[in-house]
Amino acid sequence: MTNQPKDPSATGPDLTGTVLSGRYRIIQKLGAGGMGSVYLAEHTTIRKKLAVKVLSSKYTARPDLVERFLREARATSMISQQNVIEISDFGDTPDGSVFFVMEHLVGEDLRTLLKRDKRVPWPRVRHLIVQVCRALEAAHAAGIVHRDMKPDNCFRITRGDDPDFVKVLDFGIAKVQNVEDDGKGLTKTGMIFGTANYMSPEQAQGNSNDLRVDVYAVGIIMYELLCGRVPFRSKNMAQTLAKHIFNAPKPPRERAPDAEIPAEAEAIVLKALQKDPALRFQTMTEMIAAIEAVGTGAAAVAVVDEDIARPDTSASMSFAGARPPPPTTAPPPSAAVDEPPASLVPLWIGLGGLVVAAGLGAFVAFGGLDEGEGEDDEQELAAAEPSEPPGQSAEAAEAAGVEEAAGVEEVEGVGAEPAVEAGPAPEDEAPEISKILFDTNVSAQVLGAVDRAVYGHTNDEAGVELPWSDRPIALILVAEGYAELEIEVVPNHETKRFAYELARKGGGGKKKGKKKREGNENQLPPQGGDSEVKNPFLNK
Ligand SMILES: Nc1ncnc2c1ncn2[C@@H]1O[C@H](COP(=O)(O)OP(=O)(O)OP(=O)(O)O)[C@@H](O)[C@H]1O
Repeated sequence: MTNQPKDPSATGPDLTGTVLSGRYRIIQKLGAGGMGSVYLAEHTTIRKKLAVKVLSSKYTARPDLVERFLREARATSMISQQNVIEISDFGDTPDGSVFFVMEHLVGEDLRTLLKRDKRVPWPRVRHLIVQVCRALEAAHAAGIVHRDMKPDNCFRITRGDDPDFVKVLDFGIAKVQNVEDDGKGLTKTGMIFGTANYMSPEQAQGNSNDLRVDVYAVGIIMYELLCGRVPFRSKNMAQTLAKHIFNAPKPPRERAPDAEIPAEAEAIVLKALQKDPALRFQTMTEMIAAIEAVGTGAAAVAVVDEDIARPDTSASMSFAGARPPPPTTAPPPSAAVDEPPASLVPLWIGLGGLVVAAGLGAFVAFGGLDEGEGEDDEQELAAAEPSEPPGQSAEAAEAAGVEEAAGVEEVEGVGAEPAVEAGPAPEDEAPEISKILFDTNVSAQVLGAVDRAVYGHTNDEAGVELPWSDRPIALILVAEGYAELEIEVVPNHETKRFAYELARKGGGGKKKGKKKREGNENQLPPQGGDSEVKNPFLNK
């Protein structure tokens, strides 16, 4: 995403023209995320342009969400480093919401760069990634683990002669050591947070984690920049997470043989992606040193060929037979996190009853079914575009008597959803799967709005499985030649059927489902089916 004004009709009243705290004049909306909107503002006295992030008014009645929103500001402002977005102030809006003020960035995030350039040559990757590492080095020194590093959270701006100056942002689910456990219910053991494509094996299992999750995520970002795609992607989040746990990444130079990736750079990526955190770089300082040493004649960093326990997929799946996770025995470096806090972006994973509650066994059931490097297909897609579902794993899972998993990251309701307990939650407390049947005028992929993970296809008789929820989940319907359609569904019935009409491209670009609340021009008449037919936007 570039930070050009977009989505002017996003959630919440438009504050354009308002003066916040008597000094921040709101000029225009720049965009909207899961928690609220970001505006361009000007300081009325010094006339400096700033960005103001305002919590969506629909969350202001929730003290826990207000707290989480402000935590992003607090955590970020604790880090003083030029590659970290600068937060300068916070306050209340006239309508009772909260906001924080940050430097205004003019540029684009690395997701946008990847979408346009597909992949990035090593010298440029080196320059970008070293800055990302420096930002995280400073965060870690302040006792903060980011935990949600991905290209979307790395902005490139022009500073001086450098068109690739990096700013790291979105510390929304950062862990602030010794500050988080405030007795207000923000900290819960065993929750899983982050974005599946960038999630370390220990995060994926809801285990204790520390700054080395950021090392892993930066390794994935490096891989993606160099190769044009992430090492592990899959039909659904459970499978993706399983691959992080069990599958070895295909080495970058095999993945992109013509990308002229130095062997030493490849070794850095593979070391950052070691399953065992003890085998990764232990600090960002170490990782920076290795990156800077590439091309100097220094030896490549050592990568250990890990003996990754894999499940026996020939037998029927049994959680009891699941092998233990990769060892995470090394003493955690500083900025350790023993208990992940409740997140702005909790990850939901469902399996029949619930994958996460069942623990590792569920991941074994899925990830273990894919042999090799974790390929779903060999098709090289544009960066960040998920592959077509392979079918193989799901079929094998079915054959093994295991229901297919589905995963969803919260978008609209971030933080408002009860996060799934990864460990001790008894199975009878686990949310169930809701099956969504989509009827559309053209077959379309159903993607998660946050990371574009593929959940399935419309017009598929089997439907798309989502974790049961009483709150809306944001999805995007994507079909070639048609404008992407953002929708929200509330998967709180065993089976639900929705009908949409996608508009041909050229007829107004990307549609926002949210706009359809009144006069839903995209929604076809009800199609019938084995459950009630509802406008998902009326479920809010
Ligand atoms: N400091 C900033 N300067 C300029 N534009 C910004 C700044 N921060 C955010 N934006 C713009 O505002 C949009 C919304 O940002 P926000 O952080 O709310 O969303 P997000 O990161 O997409 O979502 P989420 O909060 O769910 O992770 C971004 O896409 C970006 O274009």
